[in-house]
Amino acid sequence: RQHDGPLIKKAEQFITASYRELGKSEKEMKRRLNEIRWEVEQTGTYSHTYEELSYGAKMAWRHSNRCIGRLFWQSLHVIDAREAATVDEVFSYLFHHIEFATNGGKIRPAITIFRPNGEVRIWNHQLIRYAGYETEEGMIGDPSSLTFTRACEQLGWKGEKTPFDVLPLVIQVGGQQPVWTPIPKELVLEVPIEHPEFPWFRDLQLKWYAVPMISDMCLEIGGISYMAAPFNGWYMGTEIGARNFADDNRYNMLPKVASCMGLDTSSNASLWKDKALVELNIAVLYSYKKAGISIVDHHTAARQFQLFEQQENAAGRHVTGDWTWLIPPLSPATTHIFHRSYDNTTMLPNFFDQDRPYE
Ligand code: HEM
Ligand SMILES: N=C(Nc1cccc(CNC[C@@H]2CCCN2)c1)c1cccs1
Repeated sequence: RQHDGPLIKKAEQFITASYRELGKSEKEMKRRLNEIRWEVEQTGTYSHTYEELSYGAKMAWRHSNRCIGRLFWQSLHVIDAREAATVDEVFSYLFHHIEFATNGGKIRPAITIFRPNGEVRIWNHQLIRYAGYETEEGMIGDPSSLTFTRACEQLGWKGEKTPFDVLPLVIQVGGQQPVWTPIPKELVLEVPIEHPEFPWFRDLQLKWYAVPMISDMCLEIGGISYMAAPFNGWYMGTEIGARNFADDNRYNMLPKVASCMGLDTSSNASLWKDKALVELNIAVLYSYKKAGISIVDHHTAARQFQLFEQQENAAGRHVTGDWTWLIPPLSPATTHIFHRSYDNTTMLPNFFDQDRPYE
């Protein structure tokens, strides 16, 4: 498929950059370029070698301007799932990804890459996420899952209406009708949230899933669009403690935490929201560590990102970033990121938002 700019130009750009970084000879690069030109002439597209696919995925992570976790870009595990042609084979690769990435809590950053150009689509935003429901008694679960939960119910899925119903996997193969399947419970590792000093914290009955696995972005490498390429890392604590549990249009826990702490929630100036926020984030980091599940605090993550900046400069590469996403939502000015600016230019290969197949 040709889109925004001839395919061959994007292929040449990618092969030239990646083969140089991989230390391949000019001879080998030219031979490969001719091979691709021929394939594009004959078929209108071309296929990546596993090495091109693997290194392209790592470059895409390195170019993800909104990602604070890029120091480890070279250690990404790349799983080639382009042979998967049926619904069962795709589900099997997705269950394998969940198992491989979770690794009993010692999370391994990984990406599973299915065949390109929309032959496989994944409807989920993340492979594991909680359902959201609008009921007469109000919201149950994760409000950000409202529309996808409705789509799942239309396909025949029924949730138990708890605040933490794990949604089913929903995929489309070969442009066929969407198919869903529940995720086997033994594959879903979750963390009960408790606090090192406040025993009442567990009575809030909060939990969260161990592994964030983004499954709705498009990976573009050398002009080829891999629209189903789920990838995971580990969480930064603030994602859960300062957004998923704290946002008033998510689980909206700050008022409850503050009242359990006995804070004066009648005046902003008591900074009750800030005190509750810090304790919520302490609880998240404490609980993941206690459960032996990989997680990083925002101070350590910022330091690692600074090492990434230094490493890239040492390699003679220009660092790009999106300041508005790179600063953590808790205590941003305590990190170096807040105090400098970033060039938000889009480099290729990269990950892109794409239209939802439902909605
Ligand atoms: C290894 C641990 C990792 C950590 C701690 C981490 C951390 C983060 C955080 C905190 C965000 C912002 C998310 C938000 O505010 O909603 C983010 C964004 C992002 N990360 Fe990472 N990341 C990691 C690994 C990865 C990996 C393995 C990939 C891909 C191969 C990746 C690609 C991205 C992309 C594409 C975004 C932007 C998402 C968007 O635009 O919606 N990250 N990362
Ligand atoms: N730690 C992670 N967090 C992350 C990364 C990319 C995207 C997201 C989800 N971002 C969307 C949410 C919902 C609105 C604002 N944030 C989370 C990772 C997920 C997958 C690899 S790392």
